[in-house]
Amino acid sequence: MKVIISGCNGKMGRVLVRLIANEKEMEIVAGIDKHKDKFENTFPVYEKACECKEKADVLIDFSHHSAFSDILKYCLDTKTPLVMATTGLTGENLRSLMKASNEIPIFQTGNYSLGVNVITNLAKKAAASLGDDFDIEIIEKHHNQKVDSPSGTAYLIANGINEAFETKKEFVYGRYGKSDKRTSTEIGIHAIRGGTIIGEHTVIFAGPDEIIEIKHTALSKDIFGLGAIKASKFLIKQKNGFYNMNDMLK
Ligand SMILES: NC(=O)C1=CN([C@@H]2O[C@H](COP(=O)(O)OP(=O)(O)OC[C@H]3O[C@@H](n4cnc5c(N)ncnc54)[C@H](OP(=O)(O)O)[C@@H]3O)[C@@H](O)[C@H]2O)C=CC1
Ligand SMILES: O=C(O)C1=N[C@H](C(=O)O)C[C@H](O)C1
Repeated sequence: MKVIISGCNGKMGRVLVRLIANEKEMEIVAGIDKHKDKFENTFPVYEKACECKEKADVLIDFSHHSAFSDILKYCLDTKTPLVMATTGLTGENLRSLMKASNEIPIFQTGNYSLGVNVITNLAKKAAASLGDDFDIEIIEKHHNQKVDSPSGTAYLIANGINEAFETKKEFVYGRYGKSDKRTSTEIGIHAIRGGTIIGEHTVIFAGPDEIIEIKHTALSKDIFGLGAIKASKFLIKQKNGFYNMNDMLK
C-alpha cells in the first residue's frame, strides 16, 4: 500500500513514519508539510498537496486545519482515499468531507485510539440511562503545543452523548462571564493545556448525591498512529463513503 503523509514533519507525522517502517506492505511515497527539510532523503516532501507528483493508495492527514482544502482537492483530483485525523475542522469542512465521500472513501475521527471509541460508546449508553437528571461535563487535557481547543475528541464524545437525546444539548465552553445557573440543556466542555500531556478525556455525570466519571488517558501517541494505519488498511477495501471507528470495529 502506497501512502502519502500530510504533516509528516509534525509530532504525529514522525510517529507514523516510524510505525509504517515496521509495516511490510506499506510504503511512504511522499510527504506534505510546511517544513520540507527532514525526510527529503527518504521520500519527497512538498509544501502543498497540489504540488505532489506521486500517487498513492491512501493519504493520511495529521497536519493543521489550514491545509484542509488543499488536501481534500488533491484527494478528489487523484481519487485517493483519505484518512483524516486533523482536528479543529469547521462545520463547513466536515460538510465538505461528507460531500466528497460520494466520490472517494473517507475515514474521519477526532481520535484513532480504541479506548476513546469505547468510552464514547459507554458515555452514550450512560447518558441514555441517566437522562436529564445528571449534568454532563467533559474535561480534556493536552500538551502545551496543541493549537486547537477544545479537542476533536471532546467534540467526538459530546456528539456521541447527544445521540442519546432527542432534544440535543447545547455545548457550553468554560463558564467565564456566565451569570446564570447551569441548566440541564447543557454539556459543559473544558480544555486544559500544559506540559507534555498526551491526551486525557474525562466525562463527568453529576447527579443528585452521586457522580459517575468515565476517563481515558493516552500514554503514548503510538495509539493514534496505529489506529490510523489500521483505518488505512480498512479504508482501501471500502467503496466511496464516510467511515469512522464504529464502522471499522463492528
Ligand atoms: N485524530 C487523532 O487521533 C489525532 C489527531 N491529532 C491531530 O493531528 C493534527 C497534528 O497533530 P501534531 O502532529 O501533534 O501537530 P504538529 O503541529 O506537531 O504537526 C503538524 C505539522 O503540519 C505542519 N503544518 C501546519 N500547517 C500546515 C499547512 N497549512 N500545510 C502543511 N503543513 C502544515 C506543521 O508545521 P508547523 O509546526 O510550522 O505549524 C507541522 O509540521 C492536530 O490537528 C491534532 O489535533 C493528533 C493526534 C491524534
Ligand atoms: O493534538 C493532539 O495531541 C491530539 N489531538 C486529538 C484531539 O484533538 O482530540 C486527539 C488526541 O487527544 C491528541
